[in-house]
Amino acid sequence: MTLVVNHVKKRFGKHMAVDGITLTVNKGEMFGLLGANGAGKTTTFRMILGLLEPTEGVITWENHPLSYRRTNLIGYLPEERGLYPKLTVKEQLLYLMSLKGMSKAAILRALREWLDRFDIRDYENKKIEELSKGNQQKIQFIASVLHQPELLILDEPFSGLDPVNMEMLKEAVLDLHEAGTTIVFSSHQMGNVEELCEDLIILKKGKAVLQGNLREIKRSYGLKKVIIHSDNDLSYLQSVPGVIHVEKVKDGAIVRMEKEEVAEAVFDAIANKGFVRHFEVVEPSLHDIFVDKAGGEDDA
Ligand SMILES: Nc1ncnc2c1ncn2[C@@H]1O[C@H](COP(=O)(O)OP(=O)(O)OP(=O)(O)O)[C@@H](O)[C@H]1O
Repeated sequence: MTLVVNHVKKRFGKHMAVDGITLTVNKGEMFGLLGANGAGKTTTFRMILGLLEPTEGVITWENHPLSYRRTNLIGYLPEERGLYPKLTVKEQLLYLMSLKGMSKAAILRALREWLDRFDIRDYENKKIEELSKGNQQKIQFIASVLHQPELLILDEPFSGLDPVNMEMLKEAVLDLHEAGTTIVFSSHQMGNVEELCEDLIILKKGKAVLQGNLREIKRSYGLKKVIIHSDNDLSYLQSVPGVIHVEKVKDGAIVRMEKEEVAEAVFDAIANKGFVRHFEVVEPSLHDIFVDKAGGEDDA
């Protein structure tokens, strides 16, 4: 069972929101769809779900198009949260899950398990509007997974959560992954993406600027960094050939280089210029890669 997005475009008037992306997500995979604000992530999700028709290209799940008729296979946590404020948690979930074909008894059993897991058992009969934003988000998450979908689409699932709730949700996502759910998610928090996803795509203005296996991307990415801890002013390292940028930080500097070999020249340059407590060549973080590939003032 594979999700295939094949040369897909979406045009709104003159604006090409998604401009020819191709990706494959295999069964059981955890896939990250990344990009700056307005890059086309939500539009892509809506096309995958069959809520929007692609202008060009084809999207399939197990070789069939996804549509509302097959919606019980899909769980969706939308970016614009869509719960009815006046309904209680129980009423809301009974309504949404009955649309997916679940019996009342099965819904209540699964709902209580999830509420227990998220430490909000007492909220079953509270109105959505009475819940804090974070707890509303937990309910929205439950609404996307209660029916045990094969394909789970999570649009910014971690936004607005405190660290404890974020960990709770992350663990739930990891458990669903272990149970074999295919998960596609977007996040602006690169740390979460690094922890969770295996493959990813970075969109910029609707186009893929980077895609593939996260570990391979990090290993092969040209951008390397040296972290130096020293009390000396290290700004002179900017003049070493191959150095892109020297960022002054609390304990010293972070030097970004074109390639790993430049580290030797950086090391030579600081030798005999005073005491250095720490010198370490590190792989770029996903944050560094994202800023390098998806950054730029015209992305907003
Ligand atoms: N229904 C619509 N009509 C017209 N333009 C739209 C519509 N939906 C999205 N767009 C435009 O398409 C582009 C992509 O939007 P989209 O919501 O997919 O971005 P995103 O990557 O999800 O952004 P964010 O991180 O801010 O949620 C934006 O320029 C947006 O203004």
